[in-house]
This record gives sequence, structure tokens and C-alpha cells, in this order.
Amino acid sequence: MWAIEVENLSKVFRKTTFGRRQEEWALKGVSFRVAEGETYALLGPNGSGKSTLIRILSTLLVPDAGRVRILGYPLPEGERRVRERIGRVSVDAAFYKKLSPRENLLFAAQLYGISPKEAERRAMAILERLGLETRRFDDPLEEMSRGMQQKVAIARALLIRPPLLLLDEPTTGLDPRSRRDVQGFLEELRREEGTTLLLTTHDMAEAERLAHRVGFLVRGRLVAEGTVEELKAMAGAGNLEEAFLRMTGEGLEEGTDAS
Ligand SMILES: Nc1ncnc2c1ncn2[C@@H]1O[C@H](COP(=O)(O)OP(=O)(O)OP(=O)(O)O)[C@@H](O)[C@H]1O
Repeated sequence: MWAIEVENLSKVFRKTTFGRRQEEWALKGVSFRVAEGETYALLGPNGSGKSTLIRILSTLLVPDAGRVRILGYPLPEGERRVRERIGRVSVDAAFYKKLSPRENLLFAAQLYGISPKEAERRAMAILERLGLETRRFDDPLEEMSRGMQQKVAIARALLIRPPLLLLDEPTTGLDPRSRRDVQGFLEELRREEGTTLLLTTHDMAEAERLAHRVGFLVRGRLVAEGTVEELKAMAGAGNLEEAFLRMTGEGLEEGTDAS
């Protein structure tokens, strides 16, 4: 079974600047599928449409054209069922910044109908596994670094043990150690729970380490996809970065993929 089926997906943002109407095609005719248990990485430079795609798949945004099925449920009809079954990790995810990780997670658990005891047990296990110091569990979120907040976002998404996890740049902005913690945890999740993962990244090494298949997204179009080996062979390239450059004519911007 396919966890994600996307066919001919398009999304346009319309805005008026100085009286002129402008159209920005964030996604143009994107089609791809992700199998159950598979990890698929979308690689693309800033503004290529990665977040827009994740937002559509997590039912937060409605596309202008195309078909989407998540875990077999078509959108928008199956919206409620999809929401109950997926976890989404994103830096823009809403949190109560004045509350601590513990309070935020317990609040989320209540919304999901999970008992506070079970939520506490599960959330703390995940946060410890991700290397968040236990003494920080009760500090307000707003006093924490981006990396720490990201770990809390991952813990929240995993409270319901979702069969599908959508991750928008899960490791961007993390220090090398935290990045390895998060990547290791995602590998474990896939191995032990069979979770399907769709993640976006600017980081070639991350895509190589985690993904069964990689898709190159450039200016709203999926220009190539395959295993790392397939992409390298298609482009006649020695590594994934070179394959990306050759097949897209673009680089991923500097500074975000050094680790
Ligand atoms: N709400 C919006 N209103 C208008 N334009 C938008 C909106 N959201 C995204 N866009 C535009 O759509 C395009 C794709 O943006 P998107 O955020 O999906 O890219 P991205 O690949 O996630 O970029 P990044 O790597 O910087 O997060 C960009 O040109 C962006 O300006």
C-alpha cells in the first residue's frame, strides 16, 4: 500500500503588488508516491515549494489542482481521518511559548485523547532519547534554542505513534550533535515501528543517510527522483550534490548543509 500518493499537484499564490496582480506557482504538476515504511527525502533550494507540499499533505493548505491520498484516504474528503493519523514536524508549528515542554506536550496529549500519564511517559522517553536535558523540561519554551524547540516538536508529533510522519526540515539549524541525535532517532523509528517518513532538507548527507529515495524539487517541479545510486547514475555524477547540480542547474544555498 502507498502511504502517500500525489498526482499532478499544483498550488499558486496570488498577490497584488503596486496594483499589479502576480502569480507565484509554488508547485507545478508534482507527482510522486511513497510506500509504507519508506523514507523519502525532498531536496530543494529555498523557495522551491517544499514547505507548501508538506502543508498540503498535512491538510493545512488546499491545492489548486491535483489529487492527494494519504494512507489511502483522499483529500480533502478524508481530512479528519488523515489529521488523526499523521504527525507533522515543523518549526512554524504552534506552541505555547510561555509554557514548558512538559506542559505543551501534556496539552497536546489532551487534544489527542491520550492519558496524561501515558503522554508524560512517552514524551519524556523521546526527549531523553533526543538528548534534551531533563532539567530543561520545565523551562518556558521561549527560553530554549531552536534545536531544543525542534526536539519538543518531534516529541509532540510522536505522541500518537503516527504511521506517517511529515517532517519539514527537521534538522535545519541544529548543531552537529543534535542533528545526529535526530537522524538516529528517525532511523530507529523507521526500523522499530515501520513509520513512513517524508522529510524535506537542504542537507545532502542527511538525504543520503536517511532516505530510500530522494526527489529533487526545483521551482515547484519535481525534476528527478530515485535512490541515491540511481540519481548519481542518471546524472553521471560521483555524489548526490553533483547529481543535483547537473540535473537542476542549481546549487543548494550555502551555509545550511555544513555539519
Ligand atoms: N502564503 C504564501 N503566500 C504567498 N506566497 C507564498 C506563500 N507560501 C509560499 N509562498 C511562495 O511559494 C514559493 C514556495 O515556498 P515554500 O515555502 O514552499 O518553499 P520551500 O522550498 O519550503 O523554501 P525554504 O527552503 O526556504 O523553506 C515561494 O516562492 C514562496 O514565496
